[in-house]
Amino acid sequence: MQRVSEYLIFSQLKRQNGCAEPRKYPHKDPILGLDLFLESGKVMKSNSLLAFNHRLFDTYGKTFQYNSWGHIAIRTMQPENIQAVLSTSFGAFGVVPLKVKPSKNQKPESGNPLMSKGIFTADGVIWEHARSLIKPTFSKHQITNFSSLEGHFRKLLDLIPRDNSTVDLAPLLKRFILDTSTEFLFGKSVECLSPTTTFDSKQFLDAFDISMRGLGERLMLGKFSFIKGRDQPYKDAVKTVHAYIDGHVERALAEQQDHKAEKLDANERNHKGKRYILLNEMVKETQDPVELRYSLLNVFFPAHDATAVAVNNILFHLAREPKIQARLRADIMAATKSQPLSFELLKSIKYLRYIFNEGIRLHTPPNRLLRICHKDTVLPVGGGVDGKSPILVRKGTNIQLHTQAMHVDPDIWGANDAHVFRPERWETARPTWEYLPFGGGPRICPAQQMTYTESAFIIVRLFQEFKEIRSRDVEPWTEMHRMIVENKNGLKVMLVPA
Ligand code: HEM
Repeated sequence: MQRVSEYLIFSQLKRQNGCAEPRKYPHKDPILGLDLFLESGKVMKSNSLLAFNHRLFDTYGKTFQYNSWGHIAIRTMQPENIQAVLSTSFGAFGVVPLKVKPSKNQKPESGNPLMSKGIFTADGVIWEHARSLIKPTFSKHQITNFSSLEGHFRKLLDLIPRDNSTVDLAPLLKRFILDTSTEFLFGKSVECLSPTTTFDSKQFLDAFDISMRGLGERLMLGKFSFIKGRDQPYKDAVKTVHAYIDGHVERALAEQQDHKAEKLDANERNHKGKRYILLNEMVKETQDPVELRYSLLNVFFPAHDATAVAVNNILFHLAREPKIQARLRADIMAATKSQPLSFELLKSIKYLRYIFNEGIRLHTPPNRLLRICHKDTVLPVGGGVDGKSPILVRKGTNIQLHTQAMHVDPDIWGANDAHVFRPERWETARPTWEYLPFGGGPRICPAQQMTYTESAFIIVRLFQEFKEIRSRDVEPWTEMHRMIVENKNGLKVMLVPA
């Protein structure tokens, strides 16, 4: 009976709003939609999932419906629909749930899923609380700690050859970001760029990669993720990541007991003012080590490498575009000639901003955002033969927002150069909901200012130290998917000292 009344309400809503059916993917397997799932897996393995997604949108429309493991799902790359899901109809959509939090007495060794409830994976009050707790982490005071950035940068510099030999900057930049992010999240940097480090950053980052890839696969498989149950490398990787985070949690809990959490080294107080360390704030709220582990992982997951990936992508293009590089370096040298680096100075170098915008437009690290519909909702476009009528999305529908496809849509960015790295476009481009590398609405990335500041800092400092960065790689940018997308071949370059 309830189903009939729900159906009647749904039909009425559809009529009242002039909704039409979205176009549909022509499945060979209409029961579970396995054909599209398997094809996607195949193209992901051959590093061409992004191009495959673009072809799907070209063929079936910029919003289309498909079958995902027996459930209706929708993909869209249209700004109007993405705006509705992220902002105007925010309350009707939630994040796609990951697995349930394990019970308190389960140990890290149990091979639990990588992440449970936290800012990324929760809705409602848990999300609101996590969001307010994390906010001070990204205040201007926090993100402009240039003396700390400079300290880590000098260690990076020591590892860059000055004899015209080739270096892969990608893993070095990841280590740099790991050093800076562990400092502001845990209050203690892993110092993996340091010559005396005992921390095996390669082993840890590999484990993080495997666990993130495994998490992505499980998200794709949905309730059928149990078929990955025997995946030992994933379990081992999750164990490594959990053990690392748990070490910090144990330390912070012990410090809190000793009433040490509030105390900073006098030297730090003088030079940096009081720092907001996320873990110390979290420990004030709960002493449950499992809850602390998952809350921290939810922030550590984007913090540990997203900025490095963005900078790698930018430098990949700069190393192949000598004219763009020369103009940028000239602007940087002019701006920094008589002034020390500051937040305002980094913001004032316009061409640097254009280059940053263009890098994350062309290679958006999270290429799509995932949501689930909690209440029958009308989206503005995507219905009918021309795709211009509204569509009605049913409660329970999964929806994928393909921001990367939108960022290279020729109808928005120009038929000739939507796929080309051309920073000059930002002299006139003023996109709103057509450009969402950091998402939008209440869940917009809280770290965008910090990401820009750190990226700009690295690029400026590199061009102060080196007069040229030349590519030493003939391969094109080739996608590799984890939870974010990066270049499979790293960043092989030669740097010419200034
Ligand atoms: C180039 C770098 C980055 C990009 C492109 C990026 C992009 C995004 C996007 C698109 C979202 C929205 C996700 C959604 O709506 O489902 C997001 C959320 C988030 N980002 Fe970032 N991010 C970056 C760097 C970072 C860094 C460095 C941190 C932490 C230090 C961070 C922390 C977060 C957090 C905690 C959220 C969840 C916000 C919420 O759900 O309320 N991000 N990010």
